[in-house]
Amino acid sequence: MSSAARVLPKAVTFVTGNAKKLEEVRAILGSSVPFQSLKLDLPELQGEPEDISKEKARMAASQVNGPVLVEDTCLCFNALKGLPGLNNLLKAYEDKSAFAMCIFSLALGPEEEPITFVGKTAGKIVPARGPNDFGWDPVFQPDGFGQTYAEMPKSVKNEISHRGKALALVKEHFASANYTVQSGGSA
Ligand SMILES: O=c1nc[nH]c2c1ncn2[C@H]1C[C@H](O)[C@@H](COP(=O)(O)OP(=O)(O)OP(=O)(O)O)O1
Ligand SMILES: [Mg+2]
Repeated sequence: MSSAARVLPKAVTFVTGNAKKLEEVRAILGSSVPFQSLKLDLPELQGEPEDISKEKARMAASQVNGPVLVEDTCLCFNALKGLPGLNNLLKAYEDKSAFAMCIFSLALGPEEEPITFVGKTAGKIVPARGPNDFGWDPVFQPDGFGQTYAEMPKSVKNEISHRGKALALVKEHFASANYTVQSGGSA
C-alpha cells in the first residue's frame, strides 16, 4: 500500500559521537536513507533500552529541531540475565553466551513519538581475536561463525550484525514511508 509522501523539513540527522558506528551505518544504508551526521552531547540515560533510546531521540530532535536517528548498542550477557557488563565479570561464569543488541530510534521532530528498530545477534564471549579498533568486536563470536566480529570482513559483519539487522528495519521503514525533504532543506 502506498501512502502520500510525508514532507520532512530537512534531511535526517544521525546523531553519534562514534566514528566506527558512523562508518558502518554509512556502509549499510548506502543511498537508501539519505542522512547527515552530527555529534551532540546527550546525557547517558538509565532505564529500559527502548525507553532510553526514545528519550535520546526526543532530546536530539529538539536540539536539531528536525528529524533525527539515534542508536545505542550493548553487548548483553545471558549469565547476567541480559545485562550489559564488563567482559571480566563473565570469567566467573560457565555460560559465555551473549547477544549484541542495537536499537535505533527515529524521531521526525521534537513533538513526535519516536519509532524504534531493534536488531539482535546471538553469540558468545571468547578470548580476544582480531584487530582491536572497534569496542568489543574482538571478543564477540556470533553463533554459526568461526570468526569474531573483528576477524570478519566488514561486509560479513554488516550482513549479520545487530546493527545490520536493525538497519534492515530502518530501510524498510523508509522505503514504505516514502519521506521527501522540503526543497531548501539540506540534502
Ligand atoms: O558493533 C560494535 N562492535 C563493537 N563494539 C561496539 C559496537 N557498537 C558499539 N560498540 C561499543 C562502543 C561503546 O564503547 C559501547 C557502547 O556503545 P554506545 O553507547 O551505543 O556508543 P557511543 O556512546 O560510543 O556512541 P553514541 O554517540 O552513538 O552514543 O559499545
Ligand atoms: Mg552513547
